[in-house]
Amino acid sequence: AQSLQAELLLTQDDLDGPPASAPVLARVDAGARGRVARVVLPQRVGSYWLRLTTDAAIAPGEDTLLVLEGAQGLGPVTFYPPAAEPRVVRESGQGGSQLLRRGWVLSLPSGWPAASVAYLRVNGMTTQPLRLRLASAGEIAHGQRTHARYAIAAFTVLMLMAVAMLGIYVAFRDLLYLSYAGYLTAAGIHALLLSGDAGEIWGLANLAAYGATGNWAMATLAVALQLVFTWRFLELDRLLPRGAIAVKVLFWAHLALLATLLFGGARVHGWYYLVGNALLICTVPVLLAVAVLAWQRGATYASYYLLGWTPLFAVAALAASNQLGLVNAPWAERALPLAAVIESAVLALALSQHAANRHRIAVLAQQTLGRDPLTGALNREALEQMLESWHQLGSLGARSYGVLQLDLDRFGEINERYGRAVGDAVLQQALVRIRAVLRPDDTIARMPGDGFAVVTNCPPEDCHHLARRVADSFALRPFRIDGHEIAVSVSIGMASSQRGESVPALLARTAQALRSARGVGRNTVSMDLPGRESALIGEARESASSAF
Ligand SMILES: Nc1nc2c(ncn2[C@@H]2O[C@H](COP(=O)(O)OP(=O)(O)OP(=O)(O)O)[C@@H](O)[C@H]2O)c(=O)[nH]1
Repeated sequence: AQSLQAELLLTQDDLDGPPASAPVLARVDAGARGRVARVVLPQRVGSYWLRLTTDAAIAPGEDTLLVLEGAQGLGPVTFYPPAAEPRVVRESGQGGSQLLRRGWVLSLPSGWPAASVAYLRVNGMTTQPLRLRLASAGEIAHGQRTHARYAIAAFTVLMLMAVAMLGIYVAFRDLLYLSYAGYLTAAGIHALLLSGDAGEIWGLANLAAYGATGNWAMATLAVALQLVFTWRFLELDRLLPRGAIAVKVLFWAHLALLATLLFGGARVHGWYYLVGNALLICTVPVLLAVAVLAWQRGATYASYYLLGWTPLFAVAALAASNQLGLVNAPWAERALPLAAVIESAVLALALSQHAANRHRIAVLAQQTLGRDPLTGALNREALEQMLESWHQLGSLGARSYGVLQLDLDRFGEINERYGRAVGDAVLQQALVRIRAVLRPDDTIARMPGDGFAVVTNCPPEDCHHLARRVADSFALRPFRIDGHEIAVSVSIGMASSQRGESVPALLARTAQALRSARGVGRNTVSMDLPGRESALIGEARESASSAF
């Protein structure tokens, strides 16, 4: 196997061809296949010359390519193969390899004899070390496939999480979830465009055709949405008003930048990259600072935010330092999608918990809001809401529901005679008695004062039997409370639901029936029959209610 030696030459600028002799600034050995030689280029504007030699001849027809990577910002390189015409090699990203989107693939001439010399001329200025290695076309293609699979897997995970967040948004209609779903989508598309594999995904190939415009637009949009998300998620308006202002200013700056790009297109490319990165460099410390401050001030979810973002910031900083040639961590760039997936997973988990808590609070509020504190039964509002939703579903008219309104007779006297606490106990026991007569799926609610209402699914004739059984369960057996034996009777008005009838109309008919029952006397059941006068069922048992 060949081993490649590269020497960086110190030359004058503006040489037309390879220098005949020049001092060697640096010498690296790519060694055996798969080993990478790093050449750190001196920081100056002009051209660099590299002298390349192999230690073993490349046989005719042998599949060996020289790969140059890492020199972002350099233009095309000129390759001077031994004993052949020089040729200009463009960056492989332009219609070539995706893996090497910042590199060049030079096919070495067949029959390059050992120790014969090739030259490379690299123009421009770069802060990054140039990486050289020998590889076969098969190895390069394999690397590309692995890279594409990795990038598409990361993209798929981000999109699935975005869909989940969108689902939570639809349930709660909170900008918090929508901004995160948007961020995940924009960040996922940006990462895929950056990896050069967007063409693999249906619908994204068009965006990839916009080149840098599409890519930068997605990056700027992702940062803007992340700012909205941070502002809501860390409760900045409440906990950190000044931080909230800073985040909002940065959001509008990103939006303005995005608008410039969308209207300016390629005309603004010259400065967009610089301004975009400068804005990003301002944004990252602000986000970190507000997260730490919000965490100190007790923002519920700030720890998740820090947990998710810290590894991503660390890997991003490493990747940037690698690009600047400050550290040798080529893996940092490859680890970026993984760190982004971890960040998204941590925050998606936090948001799911946020949504679940919110749901629990809403259910709890509903439960306590809709209940009468004394008896624990539904209150009047909850009952009306329930009937209203049945009405809207059409089930109130489709099936026959009986609504009973009950009023304890002379309850005021019980309060006066035994005290309000005993009155309360009577109300609690009254509920138990009513419930004992009903079926499990009948609904019972406490009405204001000393009243109850029952909704039961039964035909009218069965309903009045039920009403009578309820009245009898009071009249035939006194209540025993604190050693007192208290006779209590009820008056009941009832009506059956009619097709198309509104809830207030149904309740008004029941109330009217109750009034006629009370008008007749105590311990009476009165039924409202549509189109007829209220019918009285059963006889008044005045004596039962007054026999204390
Ligand atoms: N102990 C107790 N009393 C209550 C409560 N809510 C209302 N009351 C009392 O219930 C009584 C309701 O009286 P009314 O329904 O107007 O009349 P009544 O005394 O039952 O007489 P009739 O219904 O005409 O037979 C009032 O004395 C209220 O003070 C409560 O939560 N606990």
